[in-house]
Amino acid sequence: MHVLGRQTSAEAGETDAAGDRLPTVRLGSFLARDGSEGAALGIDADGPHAGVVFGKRGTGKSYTLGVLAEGLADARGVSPVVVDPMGVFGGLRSAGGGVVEPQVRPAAISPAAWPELVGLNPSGGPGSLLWRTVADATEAADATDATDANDATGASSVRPPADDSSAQSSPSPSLAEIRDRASESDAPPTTRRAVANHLRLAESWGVFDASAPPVASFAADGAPTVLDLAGVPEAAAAAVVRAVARGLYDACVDGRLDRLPWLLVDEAHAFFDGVADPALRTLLTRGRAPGVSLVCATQRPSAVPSVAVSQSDLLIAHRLTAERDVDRLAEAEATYLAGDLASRLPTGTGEALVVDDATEEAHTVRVRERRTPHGGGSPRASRMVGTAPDESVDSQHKR
Ligand SMILES: Nc1ncnc2c1ncn2[C@@H]1O[C@H](COP(=O)(O)OP(=O)(O)OP(=O)(O)O)[C@@H](O)[C@H]1O
Repeated sequence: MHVLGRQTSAEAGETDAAGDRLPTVRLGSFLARDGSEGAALGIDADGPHAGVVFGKRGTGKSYTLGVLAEGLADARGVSPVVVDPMGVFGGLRSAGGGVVEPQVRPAAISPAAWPELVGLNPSGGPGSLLWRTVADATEAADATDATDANDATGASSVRPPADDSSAQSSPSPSLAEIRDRASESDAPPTTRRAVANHLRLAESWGVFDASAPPVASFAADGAPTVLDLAGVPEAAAAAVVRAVARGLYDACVDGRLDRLPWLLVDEAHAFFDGVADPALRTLLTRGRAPGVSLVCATQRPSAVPSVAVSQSDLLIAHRLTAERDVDRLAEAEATYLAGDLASRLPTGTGEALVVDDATEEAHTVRVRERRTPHGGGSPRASRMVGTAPDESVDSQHKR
């Protein structure tokens, strides 16, 4: 099998020192110009990667992301975590996966990001009160935890104030505690009320819980974890993605994971425009060193930053037509190939052009069929129950 992302001939031998097959995800087959299928094609899962999956609506992006998640679930030493904004990955349950309505600790979002998260200007009165209050409440929760630990051990320790990088598994204040603290501040009553109202809004999203399990638990075993964000407000979903991306990164940096996590983000354009953006950029630019992979799927390549393309060593492009989206491919072109990638984009559903940074080659492929059910796809009147001519209500009336 040809393996994308695997560079050396020793690696291409596909076994490690112990003679075991290197972890590989089966993607599909080469597709010849006459439409015939050729040799099998896989993606390397032995090392960490950054990738993008592009394609206009209905061309198979989510399906391809599901193929990756299935393959990763089968591969040794890795753990897929899927961000599912449309609720289409529930079928991964049959690959042993768990679908969770994700909850994260308030302290998993840094104090500086809280004003933007709830729609407050960080330099305005309410924004800066919220920023300060989250910082103080997080520090107090940390200090309480340290005192409890010291009481138990007799040792003394001083912890730095929590930010995104230290807060994934440390104690967190609840939103109610942050709200109470803000109401007790000496800020003007209108400022305090504004903060309380915005925190109530954040509470209503249902994604914050001071005792939520650490993010690392999503990648504790090889079964896919699907973070079901269908129906979750945009800002809340962005908070979850930020906390999860950062949490997986920190867990890898600290050596707390037994597997290399792969974060697969569907509808990724939605997350590069809000509080999740810095965490996703961290994974793109620095994620591979500690071992985190990120794959972003989007129907709007022009709405993801160019760093998503320039940092990716794997590009899978289904059909694209909008000029600005096709232009994103040109950025990859400069790096990989003389020749016009856009003119090589296949047109069939499930067909894609893949560009492999490791070998600097582009191939046309047919993505394999999924073995677990796919929840996406465009609704078709002709596929609705009861609309076959002999079953439809109309035809029964006419009988
Ligand atoms: N590799 C494939 N093999 C077989 N069928 C496929 C393949 N890829 C896609 N399909 C079919 O195409 C439909 C649309 O695919 P998918 O839901 O992934 O589209 P999408 O590009 O993610 O669209 P949207 O932007 O609307 O989410 C799927 O429901 C499936 O029936």
